[in-house]
Amino acid sequence: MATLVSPSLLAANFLDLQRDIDMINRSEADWLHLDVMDGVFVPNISFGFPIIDAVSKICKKPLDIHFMITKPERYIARTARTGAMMMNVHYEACTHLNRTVHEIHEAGMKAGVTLNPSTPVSMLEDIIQDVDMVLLMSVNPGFGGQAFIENTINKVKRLRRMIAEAGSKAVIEVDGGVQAETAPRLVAAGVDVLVSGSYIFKSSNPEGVIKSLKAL
Ligand SMILES: O=C(CO)[C@@H](O)[C@H](O)COP(=O)(O)O
Ligand SMILES: [Fe+2]
Repeated sequence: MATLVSPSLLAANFLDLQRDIDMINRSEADWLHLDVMDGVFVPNISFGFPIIDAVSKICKKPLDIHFMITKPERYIARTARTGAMMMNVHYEACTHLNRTVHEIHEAGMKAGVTLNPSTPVSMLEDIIQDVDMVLLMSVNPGFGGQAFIENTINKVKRLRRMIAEAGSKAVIEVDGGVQAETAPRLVAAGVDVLVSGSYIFKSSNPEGVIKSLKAL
């Protein structure tokens, strides 16, 4: 499978989202990654449904929403109404993950399960058959522009083995500190989808950066 790229809107210019989404639409990006933070699950607050609804009206790429909130199951129906393709919930934020994954599917979306850097991939052994994607955080969630946590490479390799052994169709996405030096190593380790915020949006040639990530 060719590498997919999901630019993270958190690093965009919030005073000119139209311009940045036009760029995403023109680019080779596969998805658009949206980070929702509640100030409880993570020590930061980002944006919520008013922004997602507005973005969904102009963005031609499927929306990949990353919920960094407690009890994300409260917002499954609301998320489906945005037209999102993928709803990612944190393993650490869900008490009944199996039920939540099935409710996401019943609402017509793909289900992604996200792991914090310190959560072992083995915690997903009994849900891996049911999920469409595992999102490995390669930074502690809450902020863009942080340094990549090196242990993620080992986690990707372990997860790749687990997915193969289970015969699961889950794809692997990595999020945090993805840039020129870390992206090729992640792809070599078995990552399918690269999320990248600062590296893309702070560049003078964001479309070119997306193209270079796609080429990996
Ligand atoms: O979920 C998060 C942060 O919590 C990410 O999606 C960031 O937005 C990635 O930003 P960079 O590390 O690529 O700057
Ligand atoms: Fe994210």
